[in-house]
Amino acid sequence: MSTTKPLQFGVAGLGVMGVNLALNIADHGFTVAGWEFGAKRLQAVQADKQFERLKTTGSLEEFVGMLERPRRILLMVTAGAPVDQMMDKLAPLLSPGDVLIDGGNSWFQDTQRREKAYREKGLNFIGMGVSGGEEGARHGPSLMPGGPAEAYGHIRPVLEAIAAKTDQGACVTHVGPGGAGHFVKMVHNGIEYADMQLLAETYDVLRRGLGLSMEAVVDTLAEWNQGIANSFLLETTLQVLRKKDPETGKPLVDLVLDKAGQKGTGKWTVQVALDLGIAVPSIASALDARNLSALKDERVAASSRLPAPQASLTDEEKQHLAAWVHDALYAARVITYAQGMRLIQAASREYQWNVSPAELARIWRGGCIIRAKLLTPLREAFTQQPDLPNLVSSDAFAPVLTRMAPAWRRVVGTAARLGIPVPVFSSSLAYFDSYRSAELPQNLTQAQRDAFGAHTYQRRDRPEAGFVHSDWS
Ligand SMILES: NC(=O)C1=CN([C@@H]2O[C@H](COP(=O)(O)OP(=O)(O)OC[C@H]3O[C@@H](n4cnc5c(N)ncnc54)[C@H](OP(=O)(O)O)[C@@H]3O)[C@@H](O)[C@H]2O)C=CC1
Ligand SMILES: O=C(CO)[C@H](O)[C@H](O)COP(=O)(O)O
Repeated sequence: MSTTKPLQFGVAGLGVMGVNLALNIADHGFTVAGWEFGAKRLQAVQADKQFERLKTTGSLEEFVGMLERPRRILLMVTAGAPVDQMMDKLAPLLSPGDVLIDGGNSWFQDTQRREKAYREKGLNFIGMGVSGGEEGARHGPSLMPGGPAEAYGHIRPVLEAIAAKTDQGACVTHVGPGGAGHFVKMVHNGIEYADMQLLAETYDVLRRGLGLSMEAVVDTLAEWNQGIANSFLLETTLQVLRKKDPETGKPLVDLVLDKAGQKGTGKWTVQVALDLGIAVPSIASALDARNLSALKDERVAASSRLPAPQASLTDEEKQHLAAWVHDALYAARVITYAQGMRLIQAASREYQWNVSPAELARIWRGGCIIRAKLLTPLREAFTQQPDLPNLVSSDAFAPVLTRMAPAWRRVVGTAARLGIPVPVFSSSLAYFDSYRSAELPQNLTQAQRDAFGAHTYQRRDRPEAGFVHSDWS
């Protein structure tokens, strides 16, 4: 590679994601400059033959100077303060029209602020969600860029080249202006939390509830993965469950401490949903499941004081529980996507982003962590009706949810009887039942509010009277 000819693309931050995206970009015929902050990491990259196609440096001035104009730079550093620090260091080195892309999991309101600050300097800033983990970054991620449309035009050929491909095209689209891309990635992660928790509940009910061996659980899930429940996370679950610990020969998952960590995108999803008044109980329950899992010592202490119920499976349950769990998994997964899409639609209205849910279903179909077979009917539903209020009552999903609901109810009921927590199966079912109920007991809630706080209420029999107050004493 010539060192004098300007390079076509820069990647700043050569951690797990950055270095793999840089290689992916180079694989597609673009010349790539890499910058890395940490001396140890930079040395490791420079010493490794697989990275010799990248022109790497620890000097930001040299890095920026290597790039053709308008410069295209992907920032792939830890979200939060490091992004601001890097933007401050880069701004004086950049020229009007250059495009900086933040590919980390940044908070969307930070992205809005950063985009405005760069715009005022004549610079372009794109906030881009990246999904697919290390493997996706290397061989084809799903990309969710948001920001100025013109700036997207400059980076589009590179993003389309490196993104995963399906029969519906490259898994990248201009999601919308401002923080739209990072908002969508955040909700993607919220859905990811819920789907991961559903798979954990599936595993628990099959293994602890039904008493299946690990081999039988694997066989059952492998069969499901051939059908409508197929998803990347189910494949990953199978990969995890099949792994044996080389030291003990036991399933490695059994040796993993039952405390799940988190980096914040699931929490943000729930926080922003509360702000926008959108119910996302499946995502919130998954977040709470991780929070409760962290209380390991308390749970161990409580387990001896609070015994599990003395219950065993009926013959009918023994015979059918696995099939019921399959339906519950599919139905509850539909509910989590329905909640996520509704949240994105609400934010899109609030911030005037004009996000297309059908396009999101298309770009999530390949490369990303939440890719799943159900995204195909989901895309069709939103193509037919872009402003569909809720997938739950769509032509694509209402019949299947209705058909699966009896099995789903049996799973929740059986798990409750056995004392096995299934927070996402059950909160998704409650969401489904609330949404499909013409009548809810919130007449009582509203009457209570009026009784103690004179908050008024509307009469069903006299809607024209508007809000009225009664003396409830
Ligand atoms: N891992 C994954 O599966 C995914 C991660 N993401 C997001 O991508 C981003 C990067 O993640 P990942 O590659 O996994 O993380 P890594 O921890 O592997 O890499 C982080 C990079 O950021 C650099 N960095 C940290 N602080 C600073 C700073 N103050 N100034 C300059 N550089 C800094 C690190 O440099 P140093 O060498 O000094 O450590 C390193 O190069 C995060 O926002 C993450 O949430 C998005 C999708 C998937
Ligand atoms: O963005 C990602 C996948 O899409 C990252 O892997 C993220 O770290 C996952 O979230 P958490 O660490 O909170 O489980």
